[in-house]
Amino acid sequence: MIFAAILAGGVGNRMGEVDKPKQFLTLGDKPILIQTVEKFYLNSRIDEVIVLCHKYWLNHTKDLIEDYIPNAENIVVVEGGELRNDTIMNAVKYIEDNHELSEDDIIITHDSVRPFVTHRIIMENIEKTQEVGACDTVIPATDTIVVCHDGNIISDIPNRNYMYQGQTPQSFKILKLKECFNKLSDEDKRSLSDAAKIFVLNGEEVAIVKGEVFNIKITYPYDLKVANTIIDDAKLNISDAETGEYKVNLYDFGEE
Ligand SMILES: Nc1ccn([C@@H]2O[C@H](COP(=O)(O)OP(=O)(O)OP(=O)(O)O)[C@@H](O)[C@H]2O)c(=O)n1
Ligand SMILES: C[C@](O)(CO)[C@H](O)COP(=O)(O)O
Repeated sequence: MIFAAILAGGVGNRMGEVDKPKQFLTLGDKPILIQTVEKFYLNSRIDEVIVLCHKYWLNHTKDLIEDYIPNAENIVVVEGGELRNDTIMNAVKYIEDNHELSEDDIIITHDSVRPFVTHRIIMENIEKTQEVGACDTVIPATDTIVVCHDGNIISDIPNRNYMYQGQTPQSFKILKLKECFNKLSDEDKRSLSDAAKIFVLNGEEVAIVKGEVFNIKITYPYDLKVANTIIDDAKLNISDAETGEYKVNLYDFGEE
C-alpha cells in the first residue's frame, strides 16, 4: 500500500504574529493545507492520506477537510508529535495500528506548507522508493554553500556541483523507516531537520528525485507573498488539481 503523510503538526513560529498556524492560512481560494492535501487525495496511486496536526487543531483540521473535500473516505486526521520526525512516526504508528504492513509498503511524507508539489514529483517518489527503498526530492543549489561551525570563521566551501537543496516529499519503505529511526540516539533524533537523514545516519541508500524551484516551503511571511504570486501568475494553470501540473513552467531549472 502507499500512504501519504501530510505533516501539519507545527505551529509556525517563524511566520510571526498570525492567528493560526501557517498551514491554515488562505492561499488563493482555500487554506494552504487543503491545497496540499488535494495533490495527494487526487492521486489514484495513493491508498490513504494521513493528515497530522497539533492536538489543539484536530477539530479545525477535520472541519476544513469536511468543508473542502466532503465525504472523503481515504483521508484521516491524526495527532502529530513534538518534533517533525515524531509527527512522521505517529503516522507510522497509525498505519501499523490500522493495516497489516508488508516490506513493500511506502510512506510519502510531505510538508503541509509546500502546496506546489506536482504529480510528476509524487509519481517519481513512488517509483524511486519502490526501487531503492527511500528517496528525497531535491533541487541543485544555486548559491554557493558555506559551512561555518562557530558563526564566525568559514570551515569549508564544498564544491557546488555536489550540493542540492532538500525539499519534500521524502518517501520511504515504512518498516525500514521505523527500524532506522529506532536505532538513532535521542541526540541524533533531536538534531535532524528532515527525515531522509534517518536513513543516511544508518548507512542506508536514499535516491534523489528532481524537485522544482517553485515547490517552496512557506516558512516566513515573505514566502506567503511569493506563494500568492505563483498562484496569481496568469501563465500558470494551477486549476488542474488532478495532475497538479502547470501548463507553463516558468520556474524550471533545466532538464537533467
Ligand atoms: N512537530 C512538528 C513540526 C513541524 N511539522 C510540520 O513540518 C512542516 C515543516 O516544518 P516547518 O516549516 O518548520 O513548520 P513549523 O514547525 O510550523 O514552523 P516553525 O519552525 O517556524 O515553528 C510543516 O508543515 C509543519 O506543520 C509537523 O508536522 N510536526
Ligand atoms: C524537510 C524540509 O522541508 C526539507 O527542506 C526541511 O528540512 C524542513 O525544515 P523545517 O525547519 O522543519 O521547516
